[in-house]
Amino acid sequence: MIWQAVKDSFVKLNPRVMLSNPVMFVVEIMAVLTTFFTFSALSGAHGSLWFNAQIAAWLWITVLFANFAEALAEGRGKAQAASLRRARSETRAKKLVGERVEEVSSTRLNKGDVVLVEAGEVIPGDGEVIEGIASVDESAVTGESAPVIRESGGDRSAVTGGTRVLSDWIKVRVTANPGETFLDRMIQLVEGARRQKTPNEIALTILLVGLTIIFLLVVASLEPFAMYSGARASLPVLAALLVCLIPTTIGGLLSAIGIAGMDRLLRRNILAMSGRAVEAAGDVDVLLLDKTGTITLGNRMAVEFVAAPGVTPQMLADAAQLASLADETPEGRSIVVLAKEKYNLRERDLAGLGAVFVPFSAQTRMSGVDLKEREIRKGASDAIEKYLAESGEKLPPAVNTVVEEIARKGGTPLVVAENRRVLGVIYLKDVVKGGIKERFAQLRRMGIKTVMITGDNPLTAAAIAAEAGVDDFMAEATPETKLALIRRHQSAGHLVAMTGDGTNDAPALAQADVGVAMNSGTQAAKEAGNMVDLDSNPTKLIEVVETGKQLLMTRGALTTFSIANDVAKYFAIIPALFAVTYPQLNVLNIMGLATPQSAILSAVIFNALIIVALVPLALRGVTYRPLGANAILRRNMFIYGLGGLIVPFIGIKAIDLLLVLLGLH
Ligand SMILES: Nc1ncnc2c1ncn2[C@@H]1O[C@H](COP(=O)(O)OP(=O)(O)OP(=O)(O)O)[C@@H](O)[C@H]1O
Ligand SMILES: [K+]
Ligand SMILES: [Mg+2]
Repeated sequence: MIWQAVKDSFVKLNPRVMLSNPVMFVVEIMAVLTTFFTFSALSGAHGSLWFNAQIAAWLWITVLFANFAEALAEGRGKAQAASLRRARSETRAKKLVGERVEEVSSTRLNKGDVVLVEAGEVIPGDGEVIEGIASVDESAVTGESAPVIRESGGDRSAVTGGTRVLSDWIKVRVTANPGETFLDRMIQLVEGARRQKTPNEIALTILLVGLTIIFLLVVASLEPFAMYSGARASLPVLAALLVCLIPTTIGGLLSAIGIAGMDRLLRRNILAMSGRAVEAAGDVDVLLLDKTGTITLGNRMAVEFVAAPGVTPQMLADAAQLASLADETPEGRSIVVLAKEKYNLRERDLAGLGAVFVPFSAQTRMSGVDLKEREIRKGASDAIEKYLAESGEKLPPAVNTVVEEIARKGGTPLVVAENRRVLGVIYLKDVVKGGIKERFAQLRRMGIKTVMITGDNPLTAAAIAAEAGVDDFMAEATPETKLALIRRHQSAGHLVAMTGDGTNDAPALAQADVGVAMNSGTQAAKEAGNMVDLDSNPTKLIEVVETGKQLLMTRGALTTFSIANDVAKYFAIIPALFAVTYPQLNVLNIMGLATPQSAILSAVIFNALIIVALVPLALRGVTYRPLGANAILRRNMFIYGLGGLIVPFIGIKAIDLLLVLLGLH
């Protein structure tokens, strides 16, 4: 990998590539000019060939070191891309054309095609499960060997091309054209092929360009001044002076820091679609999570039928099953199964009954079926209440009590009504994910407020919120209210992160500053967010925030170091330049460097070496501690500001001594 990075450092010398890094581009120009000067007839007049050649060499090395830092940061992603490419290899697909199955190559599948994937087969493309349920091995993408369940209807319907079905079968509607799949995008991302500068990086680059222009003017104005005093400096000396004064340390490491940040996330199995999101994560102070599938395990299963007074449990189960036969959500399927298990109710042929199915939607929070003489609805109690109110009906008090009892236990009550008469309640049970409370406590210590948003009723929400330990919750939410909540927080000046998995979370994921979609979620959610958590673990946001903070801190620390550093180099070079003409300036020569030439050479060498010396820090990031922002700032100013001032004095002196010892000056 290091060897590859060395080779890439030379490839990156291409001026068109260098142009994206203005500070290093200036260094490259100086290297070219110095080289030209050294080997042209001009050089005879000024200075020695040996000295000029050394300056030229070290300027080139400075550029190469900066390129090396970037290439090394990219290298880790490239290795990962290679293994992802293997998962993307071509497979056979069973395309469904009407009733027929047609064998085609996976590369010829387009958006909208439907394929059948059976046990043992590789899923030929990204898509949404439209029928069936299967366990899937996603280790090719996630590196995680435990199989996951993928099923139609619910929030676990997205499948990724290149993963393998282990048991059962699924029908998948393809959602990505060849070349635009999740794996393709992942490969581009880890390779950094589509990396764009973030707003923060652009702002910093502008600052660095500003400093570069100022020093360019300073150095240019030295020339007439030096001419007047008779101590005329040669081009290589001026080039050396300029390169030492402009912020080359941060200029050389800036892009490596950004790439390394995204890479650190990737190694934690989080795919960041943009560097901007990683930066925003560093400042997030509100986290919104949806409940089902994010805070809870997400398979809300029917466990009990509680009939209303004067209704038998069989009647309730019968109506509930009828209303769920065509309901492809996991909740709907579990109701059909429970009715079969408890009351031996067999599935009936809906088409034969002339039934019209009313599918579940996040807006109505209700679903059902219309038969010739029966209109059955099931849904959230407030939704059914509204539905009943249309014909002047109300929820019976006894049913209300049951609803509250189930909700207090953290369950989801679904009220069933037939022909506007309430038959009873279905108890849907879900389980809060293990260890989640401690993780939320950790988020609180980091200064992040957690808010759970759910379509469920307030009592259920309160029970789950208490069990999971979130700071706040919002119940009976629709996609619109989720979105509005985020906007409200944002306009109050907060930076909002959102994790979710459902299609109804998609608008909110898109609006959030950091939108983390669960890999297990729907295709819509994954496309809306700017990060995907391959492990589908909502508390991973802790790692996302840590990485974001670490990225911002590392950049700040190295910028401080770089600028402090340049100040110190000033003291090494200026006295050396003018010491002969103005002996008074010798008071500035506190380093006591051997000769003016060795002083200049030492400063240039130090300037180049400090870049490689800081590569490990740039790639690893400074150590993150959960301290307040001010404390961190003070600490970093102290360490990197003071360090940046002191280190060059020691470093340049040491190099000067070494040069004298080796007789190189
Ligand atoms: N298949 C269904 N048929 C009828 N009603 C349903 C069905 N599934 C869920 N509901 C009701 O709709 C409400 C909202 O469900 P939904 O899955 O949209 O919640 P959500 O907004 O995603 O929130 P969360 O995922 O956090 O629970 C549920 O609380 C439940 O009362
Ligand atoms: K510099
Ligand atoms: Mg949901």
